Amino acid sequence: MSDPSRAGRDPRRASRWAGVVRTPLGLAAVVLTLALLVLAVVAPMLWSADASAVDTDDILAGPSAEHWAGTDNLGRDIVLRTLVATRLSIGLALGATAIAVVVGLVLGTAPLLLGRRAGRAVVAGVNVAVAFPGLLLALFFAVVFGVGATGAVLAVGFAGAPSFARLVQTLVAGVAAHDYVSAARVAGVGELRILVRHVLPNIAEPLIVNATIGAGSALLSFAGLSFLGLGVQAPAYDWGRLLFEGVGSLYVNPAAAFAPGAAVLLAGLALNLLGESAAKAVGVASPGELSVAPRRRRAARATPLPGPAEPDPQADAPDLVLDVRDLHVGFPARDGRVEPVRGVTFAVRRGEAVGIVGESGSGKSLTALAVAQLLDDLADVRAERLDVLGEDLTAPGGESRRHHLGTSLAMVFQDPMSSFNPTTRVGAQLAEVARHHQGMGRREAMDRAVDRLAAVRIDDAERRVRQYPHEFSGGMRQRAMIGMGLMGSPELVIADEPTTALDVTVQQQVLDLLQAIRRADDVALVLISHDVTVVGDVCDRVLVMYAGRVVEDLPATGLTTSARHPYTRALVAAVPTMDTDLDRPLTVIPGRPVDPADVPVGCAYAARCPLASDRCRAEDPPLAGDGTAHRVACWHAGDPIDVDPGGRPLAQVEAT
Ligand SMILES: Nc1ncnc2c1ncn2[C@@H]1O[C@H](COP(=O)(O)OP(=O)(O)OP(=O)(O)O)[C@@H](O)[C@H]1O
Repeated sequence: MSDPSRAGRDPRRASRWAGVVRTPLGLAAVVLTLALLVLAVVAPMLWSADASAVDTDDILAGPSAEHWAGTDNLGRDIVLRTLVATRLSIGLALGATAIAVVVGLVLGTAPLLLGRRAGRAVVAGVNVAVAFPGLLLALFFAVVFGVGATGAVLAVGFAGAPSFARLVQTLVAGVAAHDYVSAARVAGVGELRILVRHVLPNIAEPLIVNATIGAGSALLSFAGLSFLGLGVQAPAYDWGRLLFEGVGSLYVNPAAAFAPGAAVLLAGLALNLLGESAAKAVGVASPGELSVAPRRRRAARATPLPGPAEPDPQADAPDLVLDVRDLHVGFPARDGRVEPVRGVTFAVRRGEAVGIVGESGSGKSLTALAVAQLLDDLADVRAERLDVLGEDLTAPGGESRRHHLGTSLAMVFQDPMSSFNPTTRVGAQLAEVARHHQGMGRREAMDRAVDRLAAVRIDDAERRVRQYPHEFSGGMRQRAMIGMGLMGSPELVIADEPTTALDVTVQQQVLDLLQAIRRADDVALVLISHDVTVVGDVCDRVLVMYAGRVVEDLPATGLTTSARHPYTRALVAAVPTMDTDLDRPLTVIPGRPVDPADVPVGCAYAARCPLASDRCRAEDPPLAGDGTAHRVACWHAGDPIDVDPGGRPLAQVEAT
C-alpha cells in the first residue's frame, strides 16, 4: 500500500526544480557547475604533488605541449596549479556565501522578531550598508579581519551580508503579509515559531537561488582580494593568487594570467547562469528584480482613548464577547495621518451574529483586524475600550492572554488560497494550534485535526489531513480554515468576506457551516460582507459602516423594512429583488465613497444623500439610539425620500 504522506508530497515543487535542466542554458550551467565541483574534489588528490614540483630549469616558460599554459617563476605547471586551486577557490567562495546567508538571515528576520523600534533600526542599518559597493566593503573588512584566507572569507562574507539581509527582509515581509501568518498569530503562535514554520520554508527557494548567484559574485570578490595581495597567502594558492602571480610575468608569459583568469570567469559564469536558470524555472525573482521590502504585519497594540463615547445599548449585558468603544485606526500619511476608522462603537453578545456591511473602503476590515490584533505595526489603534472575550486590548498583554485569545477567537479570511501555508500539510497546520495551546502530543493533535475536518464536513478527513492546501478545492480550503478555528473552543468567530472568493454554489455551504457552528456551541459571529443579502440572511444584527463610522445599527430582520439611514436604504435598494424591473438600469448609489485622506466636514454621506441639508454639511450626526436596539447617525433619519415610479430615489436618478 502506498504511503499517503508520500502521495501528498508537493510534486510541483520538484518538477519546477527539474525545469532548470530543460533549457540549453540551464543544462550547460548544471553540467559546468557539476564539473567544477568534481574538479574541486579530485584535482588536489590527483595533481597536488605535480603542481608543486619545482623545476628550476624551466622557469617562466611559455605554453608548450608539456605545459599548456607555461610555468611560473619556480617552473611549476600553471594549468595543474589552476586545476588544483579549484578546491580552495570554490571552498572559499562557498564559505563566504554561507556567512553572507547566515548573517543576512539574522539581520533580515530581525524586524519580524524584534519590536518596532529595534526592527526599524536594523532595517535602516541594512539600507545604509547596501548603499556601499560590495568590493569596497570587502576591502574594508579585509583590512579589519587581517590579510589571509580566513580574513578574506570573513570579509567577503560580511560584505555580502547586507544584500542578503535586504533580500530576506523583502521575502519575509512578503510571506508575513499572508493570511496564514495572520491565522497563526490569531492562534497565538509566537513570532519565532511563525518564522521557523511558516516563513522560512516559503522563502527557501528564492534564497537558494540567490545564494547560488551570490556564490558567483563571492568568487569574483576573492579573485579581486587575492589579486590585491589581501587574500590567500603563499604557499597556499587560489585562482586570485595565481592571477596575481601571473600578472607579474605578463610580458614573459601572458598565459600564466590567462589560465586562472579563465577559471574565475568560467566558474563565475556557471554559478550565475545556474542561479538565473533556477530563478526562471522556480519562478522567483533574482536580486536585480527585487523591489524594496513591503511592510510587515505585526500586532499593533491599541492605545486607550480618554472617554466617554456613548456605548452600544447592549454593552451592559453580562455575556459580552466584544465591547468596542470609540475605536480609531489611523496610519501615517504624507500630510500627517489618515484615519480610515473614526470612532466605531459596538458590542457583541455571546451567540450573537453581527454583520458589518458597507462599500469598499468603509473600514470594515480594519475594524476586524484591530479586534484580532492583526494590524500592521504602522497602524495607530486607539480606543476608549477594546475588550475582546474579556481581555482588555488597550492594556499590555502577556502569554495568558495570547493563550486565551488563541483558543477562543477564530478568524476566517477572504482568500482561502492564502489562508494556508502552501509548504505544510493541512493537518499539520490544524494540529499546530492544538499542540501549541492545548499541549497535545503529535498523535492526539492530529486526531483532533481529523475530527475537526470531519466537523466542517470534509469527507475522508483521515486522508485529507495529509494533503497540501493546493490539493483542496477553494470551498474545502475555506471549510478547513473554519475547522482550524474550531481546533480550540472558539467563543467568537470573525469572518471577513468568507465567501467572496468562492463559487456561488459553495458560498451557501460555507454560510450554512458558520450558522451551524454558531448554533451548536453558542459561538458569536462577526460577519463582514459588502453583500447586504448575505448579512441579512445570516445575522441577528447589522452594523452599516460608512467612511470609517457606524452609521446605522439595526436588527437584520428590519433591513428592508425599518432601515432609517439614507445610506442603508440605498444599499438595500441597490439589491435586485424578484420585483425589480430588469428592463430598467439597476439602482446605484451616486458619487464615490469618501477618501479617508479627505473626509468632509459634517456628515460624510451628505454629498451623496438625497436628504442632505445645510445642517448635514456642517455637523456630523452622532450615532444615537431610540431606546431600542436600533441606532442611527442621521439628522434626517427615516424622512421620506422622493422616489421615481421604479422606486429609485429621485436625487440618485438625476445623478446616474
Ligand atoms: N495600511 C494602510 N495604510 C493606509 N490606509 C489603509 C491601510 N489599510 C487600509 N487603508 C485604507 O483604509 C480604508 C478602509 O480599509 P478597509 O480594508 O477596512 O475597507 P473595507 O471596508 O474592509 O473594504 P473592502 O470591502 O474593500 O475590504 C481604505 O480606504 C484603505 O485604503
